[in-house]
Amino acid sequence: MRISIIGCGYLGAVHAACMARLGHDVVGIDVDAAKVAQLSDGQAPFYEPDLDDLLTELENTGRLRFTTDMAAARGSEVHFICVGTPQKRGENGADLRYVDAAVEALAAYVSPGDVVAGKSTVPVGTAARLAEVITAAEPHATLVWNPEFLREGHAVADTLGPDRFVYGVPDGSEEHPAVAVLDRVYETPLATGTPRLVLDYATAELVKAAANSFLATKISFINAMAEVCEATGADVSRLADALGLDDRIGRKFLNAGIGFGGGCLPKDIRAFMARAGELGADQALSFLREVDAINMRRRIRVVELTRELCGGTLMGQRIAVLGAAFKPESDDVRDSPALSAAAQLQLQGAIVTVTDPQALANAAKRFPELPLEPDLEATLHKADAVLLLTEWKQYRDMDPHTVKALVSAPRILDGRNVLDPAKWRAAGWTYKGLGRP
Ligand SMILES: NC(=O)c1ccc[n+]([C@@H]2O[C@H](COP(=O)([O-])OP(=O)(O)OC[C@H]3O[C@@H](n4cnc5c(N)ncnc54)[C@H](O)[C@@H]3O)[C@@H](O)[C@H]2O)c1
Ligand SMILES: O=c1ccn([C@@H]2O[C@H](COP(=O)(O)OP(=O)(O)O[C@H]3O[C@H](CO)[C@@H](O)[C@H](O)[C@H]3O)[C@@H](O)[C@H]2O)c(=O)[nH]1
Repeated sequence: MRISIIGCGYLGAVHAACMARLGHDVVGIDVDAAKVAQLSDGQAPFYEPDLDDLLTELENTGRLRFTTDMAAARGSEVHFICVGTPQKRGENGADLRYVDAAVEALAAYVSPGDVVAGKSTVPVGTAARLAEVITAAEPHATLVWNPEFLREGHAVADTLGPDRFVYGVPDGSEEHPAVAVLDRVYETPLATGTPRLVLDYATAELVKAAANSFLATKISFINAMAEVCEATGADVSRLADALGLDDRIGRKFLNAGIGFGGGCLPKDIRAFMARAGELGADQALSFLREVDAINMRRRIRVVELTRELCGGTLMGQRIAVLGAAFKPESDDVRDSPALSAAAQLQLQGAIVTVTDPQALANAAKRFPELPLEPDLEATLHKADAVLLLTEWKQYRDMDPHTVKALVSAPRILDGRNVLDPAKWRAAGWTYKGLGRP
């Protein structure tokens, strides 16, 4: 099938490559000429495991190209909207200007029978509004909402083999002709038995908002337990292990630490609260305010614990921060807990050095005043305290004896609770976790 992808960022570039991998003829369209040039050269414009290999594999197939010209969408049967929906500046709500602009621009090139499939995360009610724009331009085209659930760091595998497909169609009916069109797009993963749910627009949009809210709530729940553990001397990691053995609860997404960040969970729960307010249902989501507050408190806690670790003051203390990305296996620093803690430590007088295997270029753009160091050993050199804030494998695998020889004082704050406290203490370290004795 001929497919266009509008917006080639973390979601769209992966979706474009994966659709070509499934055998479709794909054009990716983005307003960012630099990104289009890189993708056209077969290079991923960001770090995502397996994406570079996939782009290389597809380079000579002729099934994947990129352009800044929206007219290239003409002739595609399906058009995926993958542009950003960031948080509005100074407000909780989502900024829909990119989605609106993309749909407006695309509408001129839509033909009878085409399907425009929204993948961006949008407030409930957006699809119904955008459907009017599409049908005004082409009455025989259909807008569907097909939310995306991929995780960064696993984006290729998640796109090729998702847990489920959600199709939001105008009448919510399996018989809607757009359902068969999307089924052809996803024929290969559907053939493996991937569940596919056909829903109305509002329910489909809400699945995405509810899923991210649930994930955020699960993380803040265990981080709230970490606060109680800190007050009682209990161990939140062992608590999570025990809780997770109950099938109804499950161990996944129960890792306490510095909290959630990234380009999705924080802004999505805020946009959901804002939308509920507009709909007069704000009380229903007031718990998300608490979820957000618990999450932000974790970053402050890291600063407090570092001060304690350094004997009561941060002034002039050399702090090695391991991790800048919001999670491992990504170069994404949007709302990164590691970087916000590092910036706060610097503001309070510490001499901070941040390292990360992939995210330093993005970190430099967001926090130009933070000293960044690509080399792990150089970062650790003469440190008064080490903070593990993003759990990259190379940091989890560090040998406490080797690291001890590099630092000035053997003090470590394990912001993701991934190290073995007994092993580090046995090597002579003062170890602190979050919610762990
Ligand atoms: N990143 C993820 O893991 C992920 C997962 C699921 C859903 N989402 C949702 O997908 C959407 C995109 O997220 P992202 O992380 O890829 O953002 P991103 O900022 O990485 O990418 C957005 C891209 O859209 C482009 N763009 C903006 N306006 C455009 C226009 N008018 N025409 C063409 N291109 C345009 C930008 O240049 C950019 O390359 C958001 O709604 C996000 O919430 C993201
Ligand atoms: O037990 C956990 C699990 C995650 N995190 C943190 O939570 C954040 C988000 O992690 P994750 O959800 O794995 O990454 P994302 O790539 O942001 O993916 C989320 O956001 C995407 C965009 O909406 C959705 O598509 C995904 O389903 C959803 O998991 C990161 O900062 C993690 O460090 C924790 O602190 N504890």
